[in-house]
Amino acid sequence: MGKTTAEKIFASHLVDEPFTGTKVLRLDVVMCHEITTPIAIADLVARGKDRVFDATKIKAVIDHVTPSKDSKTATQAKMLREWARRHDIKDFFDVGANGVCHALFPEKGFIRPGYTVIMGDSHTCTHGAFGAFAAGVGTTDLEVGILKGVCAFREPKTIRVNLNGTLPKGVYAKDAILYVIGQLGVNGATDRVLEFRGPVVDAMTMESRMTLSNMAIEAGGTSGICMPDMVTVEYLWPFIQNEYSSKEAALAAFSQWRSDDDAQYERVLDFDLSNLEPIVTFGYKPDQVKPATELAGTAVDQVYLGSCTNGRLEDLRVAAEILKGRKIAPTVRGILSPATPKIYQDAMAEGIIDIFMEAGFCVTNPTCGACLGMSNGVLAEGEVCASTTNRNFMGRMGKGGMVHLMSPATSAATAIEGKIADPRKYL
Ligand SMILES: CC(C)[C@H](C(=O)O)[C@@H](O)C(=O)O
Ligand code: SF4
Repeated sequence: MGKTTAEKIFASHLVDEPFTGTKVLRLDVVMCHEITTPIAIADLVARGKDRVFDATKIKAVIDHVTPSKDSKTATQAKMLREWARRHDIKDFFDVGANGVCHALFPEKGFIRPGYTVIMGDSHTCTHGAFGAFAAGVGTTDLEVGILKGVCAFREPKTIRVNLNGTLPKGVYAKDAILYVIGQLGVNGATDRVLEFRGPVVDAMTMESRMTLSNMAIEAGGTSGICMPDMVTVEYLWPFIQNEYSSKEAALAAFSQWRSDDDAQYERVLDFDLSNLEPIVTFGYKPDQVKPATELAGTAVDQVYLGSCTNGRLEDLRVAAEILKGRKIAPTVRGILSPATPKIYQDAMAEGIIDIFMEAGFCVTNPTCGACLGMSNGVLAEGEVCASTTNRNFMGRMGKGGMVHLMSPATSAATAIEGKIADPRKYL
C-alpha cells in the first residue's frame, strides 16, 4: 500500500514508539521566536539543562514585537538574544535582519522536502508548503526539541484537498484557503494533515502555497502539505545547487517525498475553484466567510497588509497593481508591513513601496506587530480592520476590534474605497 507524504516523513524520522500510535521523530529544524522560546529557555535553565541538541539545526528570530515596544518585550528579546549567543546559534536574526518567522526562514532556504520542523508557534504549518511535516508545539515539546532534537506526535491521518480548475482573475491563494476553511469548518481538520493537491496548487508559486499551508491550522490541521515539484526546486535552487548536479536530479530526490498514487486518505475533498470569487470573513472565526460582493460597502477604519500569510513580495505586487496612481480613502489608515527585509528591499527596488506611500499607506519595518494586536497598528475599541492576516478572533488586533480577513487584492481595493470592495473592478 502506498504512503502519504506525512507517512513517509514519519517512517523515515522514527526513533521510538513508546506507546502504540505515539511516534518520536528526529527533528531537522527547531525554529524559535521571542514570545514562546524564552519560557522554554527559563525552564531549561531552572532545571540545569541549558543546552541545545545541535546549534546548526536551531533557527531563531525576534519577530513578533520588534523593535521592542516596552520593557516586557525588550526582556523577551534579550532572553532569546543571549541564549542564541551563549549556544552559538548562527542563524539568529535580530533587529535589522529580522522578519516574520514563517516568511524569513523559508526565504533563507532552511526548509526542504521531507523535513520535520517544529516551533512554538501555531502557524508553523506554513512550511508544509515545501513537502515537509511542520507543526506548532507547546512549551514542553519545544524544550525537548531544543534539548534532544526529537518530538513525539500521534501520527496524523491525512485529508486530501483537491483544488481543481483554475483560479479566475482577481482570485488568489488566500481566497482559496478561506473558501476551503469555510467548507471544512474551524475544527474540520483537527489533528489531521491537510494535503493540498490538484491543478490549482500545481500552478501556484511557493509564496502562494505558503499562504495555503499557513492557514491549515485555522481548520485545526496539524500541518498543511503541498507536493514538492519543479516549483519547489526552482525556489530552493540557490541553496541546493551545490548538492545536486542538476535541477532534474533535485526533482528526482524531492519526488521521493510526494504521496504515492495509491496512498490511503481519511477523506478526499474535491473543490472546483474555476468560479470562485474573492472571499472575506465576516465574524470572529475564520470559517465565517462570504463572497466579497456580499460584504461590499462594510466600512473599515484600517487596512493592514502583511504577516506570515500575505506579507510576501507577490502579495505586495498584486496590491500595488491596484493602488498604483490611486489614493486610499481619507477615512482609512493603510499599514503595510513587508514580512522580511529582503521583501522590503525588493519592493523598494520595484517601486512598490513608492506606490504604497503615494497612495497614503504607512510602511513599517518587518514584524508581526499588528497581526496579533501588539504593535504598529493596534485597533481601538469598536474599530474595524481589513487584513491580509490569518486570524479574525475577537480582539485579535486590539481589544474590542473587529477583523475581516481577505486577500491583498481585496484589501487594496478596500483601502481605496474605505469599505470592503471587490478587487476585480480594479484589475
Ligand atoms: C505568539 C504565538 C505563540 C502565536 C501563535 O502561536 O500563533 C502568534 O504567532 C499568533 O499568530 O497568534
Ligand atoms: S504574522 Fe501573525 S500569525 Fe504569523 S506568526 Fe506573526 S503573529 Fe502569528
